[in-house]
Amino acid sequence: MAISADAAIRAESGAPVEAESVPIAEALGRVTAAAVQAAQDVPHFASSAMDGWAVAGSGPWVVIDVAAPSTGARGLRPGHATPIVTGAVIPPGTTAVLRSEHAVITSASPALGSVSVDPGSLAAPTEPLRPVTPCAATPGASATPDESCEPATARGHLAVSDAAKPGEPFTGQHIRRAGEEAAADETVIASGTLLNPAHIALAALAGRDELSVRAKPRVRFVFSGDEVDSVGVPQSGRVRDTFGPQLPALLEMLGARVLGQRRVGDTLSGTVETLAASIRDAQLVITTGGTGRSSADHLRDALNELDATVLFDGIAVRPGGPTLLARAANGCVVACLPGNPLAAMVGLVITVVPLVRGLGGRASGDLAEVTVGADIAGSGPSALLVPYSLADALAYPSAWRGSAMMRGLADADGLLEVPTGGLRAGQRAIVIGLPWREPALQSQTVGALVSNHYERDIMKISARNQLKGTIVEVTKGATTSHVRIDIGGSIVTASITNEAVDELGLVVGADAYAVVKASDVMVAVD
Ligand SMILES: Nc1nc2c(c(=O)[nH]1)N[C@H]1C(S)=C(S)[C@@H](COP(=O)(O)OP(=O)(O)OC[C@H]3O[C@@H](n4cnc5c(N)ncnc54)[C@H](O)[C@@H]3O)O[C@H]1N2
Ligand code: MOO
Repeated sequence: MAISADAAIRAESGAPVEAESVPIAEALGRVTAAAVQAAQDVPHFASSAMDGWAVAGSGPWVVIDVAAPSTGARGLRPGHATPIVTGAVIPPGTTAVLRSEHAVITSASPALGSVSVDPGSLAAPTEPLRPVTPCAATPGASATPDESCEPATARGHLAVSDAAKPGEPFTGQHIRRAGEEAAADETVIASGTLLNPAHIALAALAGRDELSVRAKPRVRFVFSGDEVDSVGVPQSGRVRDTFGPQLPALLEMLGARVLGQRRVGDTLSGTVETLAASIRDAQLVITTGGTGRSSADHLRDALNELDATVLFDGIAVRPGGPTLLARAANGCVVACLPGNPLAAMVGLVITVVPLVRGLGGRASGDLAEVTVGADIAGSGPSALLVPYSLADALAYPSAWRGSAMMRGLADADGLLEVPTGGLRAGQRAIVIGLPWREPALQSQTVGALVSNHYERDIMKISARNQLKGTIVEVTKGATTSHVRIDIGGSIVTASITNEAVDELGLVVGADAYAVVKASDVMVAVD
């Protein structure tokens, strides 16, 4: 019983998963064959999220050096603080981290220098530094800061500066808790995940060196045709091979492992022999040419001799109609593409691409809709799949759409489905994505986003080249406004967009900065 091409592709994609273990550095783009668990808590120790001070309880604090073994301190007691850097282990007893910008050292012993202190916290004390006076009593006897004397381990006094927000440092502030991202043995990457760079980083965070991934589908090629030349400029009657130089690389790009390619002349015995040798160790054999029924085409007879089961023989689409799918007796799938270059590529996009993606555990591909920019005639009993390009968000068919042509596909955004009745301009139509084509360009590039948004924010806070003044005139044009700013009696005029004027709320009388950006400054003399 005949089954649909879709059902056949789905069924053959569902072959049992073969898995292999690969180092994480080689796992990008692979699909996990098993869930990935954290080897231990992530993060596995509590650490500081800021450079500053680990503190216990509320301030002011006595600064001690928990890192120095001579102090005998194993951690912080209430009222103690110790310097800490981003990522360092939180000492026992710590209740919060006070970031260096929000701290001030109010007194210091000469030994404070042996403690690694952010110079920023010494820069703006609220009062002059007082020297620390060690107590004569047992070191560490006093748990709370004392106005008159300190434990011998004391290095100084620390307080919250005026820069801090009310309530700082609150309990747990700037502490990355152990296990806050994942507990030991928790699944962090699901089975069947297409691994992106962030997944690889996550696997490293989770303490993994190797990952179990789906084995790449093993693919071989059989290119047919007596008339095909591999190199050079062909004579009349001969053609230059368009498949050998790109199909293996394309299949690798799709996540397959290409075992090799063979060429075969137009004989039955040669076709049987070459196919038999190819299906032996491959999961998928892709053939080109010989799908016709002329005396030079031996594909069907060869498949028959090899006891292969034909799953579908032809698709009601042009070009690519003669595409055929079979399963050899050993389970190897044989995808037969027509010899015409564009026909083969269309057949590949609609059958081999979903098949290989399925075998590799990936989603089958992109189908979308576009609006057509021109009338397109249909053709007979088959739908057409035509290379198209987008212009002003409308799809236009390529002029080079003949079965043997490549110019259309080379620059195409995808394949446009033209139903048998054709399409009218303005109608919606289905399009198929090309596996080598990036998704259609967004209306604004990432670079433009950075320039429009983030760069302006940085300029707002930059102290350089900013001249403060008062707006004396705003003249709006069709698209651009002229904003005149009085800077100490001199007028500076800026041309900016009307949108920017509205967004910044620029009105006469308001304060504004003229931000000058110039790469060249010329010098002149009278
Ligand atoms: N009487 C009919 N003739 C044809 C029909 C039909 O229905 N009835 N279908 C046409 C369609 S549609 C296609 S597509 C082709 C399919 O042909 P084959 O798969 O048998 O391929 P070949 O005959 O071997 O070659 C066709 C064409 O492609 C050129 N070719 C082959 N290999 C390569 C290569 N590696 N690089 C570049 N070009 C290649 C070959 O020279 C031929 O020109 O049949 C139609 N005929
Ligand atoms: O597959 Mo054929 O044109 O339809 O070249």
